Amino acid sequence: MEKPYQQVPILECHEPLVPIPLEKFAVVSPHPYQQLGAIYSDRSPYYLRQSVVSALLVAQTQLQKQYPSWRILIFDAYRPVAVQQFMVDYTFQQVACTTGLQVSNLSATQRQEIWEQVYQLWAVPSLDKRYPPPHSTGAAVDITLVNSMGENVNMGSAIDELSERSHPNYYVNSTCAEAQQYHHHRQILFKVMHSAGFQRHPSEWWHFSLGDQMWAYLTQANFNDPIVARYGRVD
Ligand SMILES: C[C@@H](N)C(=O)N[C@H](C)C(=O)O
Ligand SMILES: [Zn+2]
Repeated sequence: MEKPYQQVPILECHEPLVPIPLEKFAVVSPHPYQQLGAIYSDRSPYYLRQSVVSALLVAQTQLQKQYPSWRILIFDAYRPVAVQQFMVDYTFQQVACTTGLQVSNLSATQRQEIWEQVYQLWAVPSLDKRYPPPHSTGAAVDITLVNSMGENVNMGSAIDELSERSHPNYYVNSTCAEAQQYHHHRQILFKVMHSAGFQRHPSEWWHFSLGDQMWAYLTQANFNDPIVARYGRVD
């Protein structure tokens, strides 16, 4: 089913995909999806559109004004549609497995229920140019933070966790000091990314984008002004 942000028109600007200067950031290595067997062929997950790389550097500079030796940790960036397909299929299997069900024995209703869960987290791997998966545009990035010791800053849930805890405001009303810290950490990440022009996925604390349909939709929602996306699918 089409999501509201997918109705945003795309006016492709043809800005190139460029490598992320990984030496300036922290990086999850090996790459999590390559480790699961995703094939990138002649592509690399460590690419983004040129202005998105620039904005990510601005966000890290902002972060380091407050926390001088913290860095942004890159989990994932550019994702070909074939990899998006691989990940939704992988997640389908995982969900079936954790529910104790065998994929070959699933009823149509069970399949549909599992797909609904998968698509709560993942975008549909559509090849229709009007509905590109966000990461296939080179404008979306999944990130977290590392502290001065190089340790992951605790956000209270793992990236790609299929649960309520992935919601950015999951811990907002918590009275427990530890949970309040998680929310505080998510806010540090959000504020530096937002100050650099990114929008955050409404259901995922780690997913940010700039210039794609979701970004345009969320920006428009804030300013009540029709905005188009400037980045469509990269072929
Ligand atoms: C699941 C997560 N890594 C992600 O990227 N989600 C968005 C919505 C996507 O699939 O584009
Ligand atoms: Zn993402």
